[in-house]
Amino acid sequence: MQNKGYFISSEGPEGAGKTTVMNLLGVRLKDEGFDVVMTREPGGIMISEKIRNIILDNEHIMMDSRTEALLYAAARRQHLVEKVQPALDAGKVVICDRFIDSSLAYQGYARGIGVEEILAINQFAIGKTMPDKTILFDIEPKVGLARIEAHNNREKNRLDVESLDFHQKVREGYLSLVDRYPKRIQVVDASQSLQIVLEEVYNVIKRELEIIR
Ligand SMILES: Nc1ncnc2c1ncn2[C@@H]1O[C@H](COP(=O)(O)OP(=O)(O)OP(=O)(O)O)[C@@H](O)[C@H]1O
Ligand SMILES: Cc1cn([C@H]2C[C@H](O)[C@@H](COP(=O)(O)O)O2)c(=O)[nH]c1=O
Repeated sequence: MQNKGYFISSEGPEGAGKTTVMNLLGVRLKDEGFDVVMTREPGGIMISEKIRNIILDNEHIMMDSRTEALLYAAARRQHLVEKVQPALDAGKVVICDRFIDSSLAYQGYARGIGVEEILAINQFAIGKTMPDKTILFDIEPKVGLARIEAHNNREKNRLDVESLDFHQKVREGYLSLVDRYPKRIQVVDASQSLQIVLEEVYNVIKRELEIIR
């Protein structure tokens, strides 16, 4: 089914600035009169937040990679039917912190399960609903992880504490997705100042929203 709203996802390695920038973008779009729904994955609604806790809990070191991939897909399915799709059907702008590309980059590429296999289980989970535009916050994993160390008070989760080699594969995985989805994925150099990154993201999204409005 064709969306009436507009679906934006943000993607990238840990500490790239996705949450900070997209929150600022959301505020700006709301000020301009857009009806915006901010959400995140895994999570965004009660069932998916519970699944998030299971996936990211540091105690669950024995979790099998395919179990992990299925849990992300299950959380995505419930979030989509309960929150994202109804908002799109109502004509809203949905800004989602991470979506399917996270699974393709982390589970498909970095965990080594394979992008095609992860795509297949996610197609089962989400049907035809894909983001209209995805902003890929590209950054050296070392820089992103250092930002988290320096600024965030949040506890490091089970994925944060993976090796630097894993996080480098995540970045490579993301960059390989740009070739697969060149129209949808827009890469932004997230190592720049917050102000510049925000302006670049705003300009991309504003241009898209003007086209559909
Ligand atoms: N362009 C920037 N330059 C320097 N610091 C930044 C920039 N953008 C965000 N930060 C800081 O980096 C930290 C991580 O940012 P943020 O939580 O937005 O990243 P994220 O991509 O959402 O991370 P994660 O995926 O791990 O949740 C925050 O303390 C934030 O203030
Ligand atoms: C949606 C999704 C997420 N992940 C990973 C990426 C991060 O390490 C965590 C989510 O936490 P954050 O606060 O957004 O950084 O989960 C993943 O591996 N696969 C996915 O599909």
